[in-house]
Amino acid sequence: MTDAQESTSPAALVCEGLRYTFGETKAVDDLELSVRAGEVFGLLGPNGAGKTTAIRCITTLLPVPAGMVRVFGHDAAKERMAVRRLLGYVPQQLSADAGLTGRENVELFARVFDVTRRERADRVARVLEAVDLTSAADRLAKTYSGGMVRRLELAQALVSAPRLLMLDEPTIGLDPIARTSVWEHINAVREATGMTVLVTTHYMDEADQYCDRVALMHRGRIHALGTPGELRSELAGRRRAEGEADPKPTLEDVFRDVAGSGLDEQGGDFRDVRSTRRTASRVG
Ligand SMILES: Nc1ncnc2c1ncn2[C@@H]1O[C@H](COP(=O)(O)OP(=O)(O)OP(=O)(O)O)[C@@H](O)[C@H]1O
Repeated sequence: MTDAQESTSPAALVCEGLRYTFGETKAVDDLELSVRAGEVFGLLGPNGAGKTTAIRCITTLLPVPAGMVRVFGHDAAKERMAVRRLLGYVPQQLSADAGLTGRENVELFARVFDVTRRERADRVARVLEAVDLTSAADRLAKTYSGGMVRRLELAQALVSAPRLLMLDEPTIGLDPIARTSVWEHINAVREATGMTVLVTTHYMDEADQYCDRVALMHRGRIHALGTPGELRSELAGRRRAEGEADPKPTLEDVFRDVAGSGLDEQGGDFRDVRSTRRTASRVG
């Protein structure tokens, strides 16, 4: 995308001063975020950073009590249906029904999202193909591996042809091969459709490899934002200025640097991934 196009096309998502509290807990605290149309944007942070709460406000599942959220120019507080029509959402919780086949699961989403009867079978077949589930489409979802379930959930979210796809920890609990496969499918669909992707993850290595830009979130706020390369170079520059000979910081080092000791106090760590949330076991 050229600079001129970027300045004229509306942002896919803008959050200004977004706040959400649960009692005394400021889950989202003055969140400022702008996601460009067509990019893969990573919202990164440890457990409890506020990522899921922010996503729920953006998807209109939670209200926007303070601040503003716009999706392709539509206000999430005032134009909820318009925003929902633009979004695909894969939540952390299981969204596939174990007792239905892959195809039936995707058909269900197609009906919920008003894909016309005439278009439905074709659209369902195309998204199943896009996530490589054609040959398994008529098997019950409870026979799928964890990676296949995640790809099925991706197909469910894609069947309404969203312009903004929101993925809440799409690869949590998957083995490295399944994680790579999920990302390859996300990228292939993104390239084919030009859709925007907002993804949350604890996995810094994935964010570094697959996201165009990332925001590092901690305690409800964004602490750093940029391309993974920019964020790493900026920290390397500072470490060099402090006398380190050949600093090669990772994205996780960047996060530790911006979040400071608060990360350990909170008990959150990027490696502290809850293995109990294994996708495969959620289906059985
Ligand atoms: N339904 C709820 N009731 C009370 N507090 C909540 C609720 N949901 C989230 N919180 C609190 O809000 C804060 C942000 O939680 P949130 O789930 O948004 O973080 P997260 O970054 O998505 O974490 P994770 O990576 O663990 O999913 C946390 O302190 C959490 O305990």
